[in-house]
Amino acid sequence: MRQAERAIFDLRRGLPVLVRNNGSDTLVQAVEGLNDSALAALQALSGSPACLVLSSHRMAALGFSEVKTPVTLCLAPLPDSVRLREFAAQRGVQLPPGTPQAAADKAGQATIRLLSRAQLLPAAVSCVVTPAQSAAVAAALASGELLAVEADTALQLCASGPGGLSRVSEARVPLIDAEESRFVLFREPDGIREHVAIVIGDPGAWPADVPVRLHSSCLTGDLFGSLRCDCGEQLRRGVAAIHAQGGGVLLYLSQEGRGIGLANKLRAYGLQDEGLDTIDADQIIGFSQDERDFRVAHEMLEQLGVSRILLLTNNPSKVAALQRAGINVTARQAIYGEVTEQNQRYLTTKANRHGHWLHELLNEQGEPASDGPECLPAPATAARS
Ligand SMILES: Nc1nc2c(ncn2[C@@H]2O[C@H](COP(=O)(O)OP(=O)(O)OP(=O)(O)O)[C@@H](O)[C@H]2O)c(=O)[nH]1
Ligand SMILES: [Zn+2]
Repeated sequence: MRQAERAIFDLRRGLPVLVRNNGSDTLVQAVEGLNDSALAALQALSGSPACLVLSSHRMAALGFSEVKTPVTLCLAPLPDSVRLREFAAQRGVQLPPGTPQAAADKAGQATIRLLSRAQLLPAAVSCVVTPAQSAAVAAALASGELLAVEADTALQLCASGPGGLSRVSEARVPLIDAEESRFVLFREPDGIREHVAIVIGDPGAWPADVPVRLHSSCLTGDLFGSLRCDCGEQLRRGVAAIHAQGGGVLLYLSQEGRGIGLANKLRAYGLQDEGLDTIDADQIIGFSQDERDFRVAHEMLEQLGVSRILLLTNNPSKVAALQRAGINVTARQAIYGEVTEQNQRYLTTKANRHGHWLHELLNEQGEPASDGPECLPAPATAARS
């Protein structure tokens, strides 16, 4: 496993990684940050021409919506690194007619997973190592210059979800809206991401249905009050609402940009400024409409001993994800920010395309939106306590 985790760091540094699958070796490198000399070096070391591996979402953005898995494209002649980046993430680009396309093999699939986990653009160049170059590749591995990872191991790392979160440290942190608060920090086993549970009030005196909010990080909104979204207000109102209801937990999840990371979120903002909505913009750069995995939230709640909750959210996927994991979500309560000229389109897209319960907030009659708890039917699969 550690090799897969190290591979994530090498890819982020712009280094190649060797992906092994059933005796076949492929050198891969992120398209993000790639330059022409690195591309030439990769091809020279492998002894074969580079192909481009793209995610299914990027393929959909390029007009191939039937594609459901990562794809390997062998472009001839191979474009330079600038053009490769355009194929990876630019709007309005078309693949040359007749470009051969093949479902990416396990090595390609593993590469796309590693890149997504690394919060890089999900696009890579890949070169199969020829027998003539295997000694040179072995030497690069032996010297520690190059790292090898098994495709299966990489796929497992990314598919198994976090698992085994460790509770690392905690402290009392009085907040302006909830003076009796503790910050409890959890670290994922690969050491890459950390999440914080803000434990509000005295757990011994919490309501039976513990008020809980899962809040995905949004640097722009939470910290700087960006007007492009509603996150900052939801965060502060979430803390205040939990405090007002007798205490509970706010999970501050390291899932910037719905899991695509800040670099990609800023790329997506650029595309939104050109007229795309938040979902289409993410697809242009190769991502699904929501890359978050809420299993981490379930694990934090479990470690905090919380199993029966009132969830503060407008997002049906959060309710479903927790229920699937076995948390008893007995009710959900709306949590709104202000609708502004700048965030109205974003909120409307969330309501219309992502299915968020925001229609009441966005109604045109100007009726005040209700914010009391609303009971949820018991899911068939979740055990009720
Ligand atoms: N990719 C992308 N992410 C965005 C954009 N605007 C906001 N975000 C992210 O969206 C996430 C919103 O998180 P939450 O408020 O917890 O989630 P939500 O899905 O809106 O659900 P509720 O707020 O619980 O109703 C944060 O990670 C933000 O960084 C955007 O335009 N593109
Ligand atoms: Zn935001």
